Amino acid sequence: MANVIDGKAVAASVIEKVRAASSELEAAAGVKPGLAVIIVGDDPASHVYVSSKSRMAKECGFNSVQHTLPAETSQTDLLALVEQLNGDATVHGILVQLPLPDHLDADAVTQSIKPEKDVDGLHVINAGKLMTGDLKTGLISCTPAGAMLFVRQTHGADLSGLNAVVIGRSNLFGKPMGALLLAANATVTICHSRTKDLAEVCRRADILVAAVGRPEMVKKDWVKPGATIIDVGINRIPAPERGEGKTRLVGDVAFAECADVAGTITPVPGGVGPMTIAMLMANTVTAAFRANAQPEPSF
Ligand SMILES: Nc1nc(=O)c2c([nH]1)NC[C@@H]1CN(c3ccc(C(=O)N[C@@H](CCC(=O)O)C(=O)O)cc3)C=[N+]21
Repeated sequence: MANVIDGKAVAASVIEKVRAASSELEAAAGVKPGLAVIIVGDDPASHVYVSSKSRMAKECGFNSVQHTLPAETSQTDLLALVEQLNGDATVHGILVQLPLPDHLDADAVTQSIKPEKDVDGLHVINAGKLMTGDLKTGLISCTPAGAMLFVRQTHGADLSGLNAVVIGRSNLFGKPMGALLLAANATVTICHSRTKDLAEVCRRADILVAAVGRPEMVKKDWVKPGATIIDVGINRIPAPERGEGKTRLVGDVAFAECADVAGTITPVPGGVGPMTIAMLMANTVTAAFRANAQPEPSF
């Protein structure tokens, strides 16, 4: 049976560091880190995520502001709000919850956030810094940053000689994850829907990262014995065994069978999810330190 990573516990230790850094900044510069979260429309899942982000921000001692906008908000009004927050010195981090309603241009909104406040790490400046190997002065997308922390805990900072396979090539996760693994000297393969013999490619992985959004797609015979598996999928599926109309969360990995083969594995829930929120707080405190020219903490 694989070692199962306790994402909640690792996230709690990151949050503890963030909280300490936040009060240190307040003592040194009289400034509280400020996080502004924008949510448009009334998707219930998005509201759950956003309220847990706001709650965590308060726990970290941040100034947390939530902007809840109606589904019919115009692009112009949304851009105007981002512009206002860009210019607000009490706000160090801006997050626009995705997905946005269809009539809005999510990419234009993301690119309008000042790179220094882009705590999602999605601005081309931040993505470009990561791609070119500058891991110090930009902000790194929270989910890959969190996943990388698990990888580092298991394998150390230098992944020389290890094969890493990432399934999924999104800008939000797959591409930045690949860049982080490469920066740590892993030999990286990024797979996607057009990849031939996916199972066979996965079987070569010492580190297998799944981020495709297909419930329990990765099976036992895709896994190299002893491999580290990071499951980034969050899929809600029907769970009639729990009662009529009930659902449960599963990852992109068939957990029980893969845990028999892997060396280390992250669960869903309780793995990458809590770390994503912790790294968002870490990015916000980092942005606040930089804005106040203070030597920043490391996570
Ligand atoms: N601009 C933007 N940035 C994001 O980072 C972003 C976003 N938009 N839109 C939606 C996705 C999704 N996401 C999650 C964060 C935490 C959990 C999480 O903590 N999950 C818990 C379970 C929660 C539950 O029970 O539903 C867990 O895995 O243990 C899940 C999903 C961030 N996202």
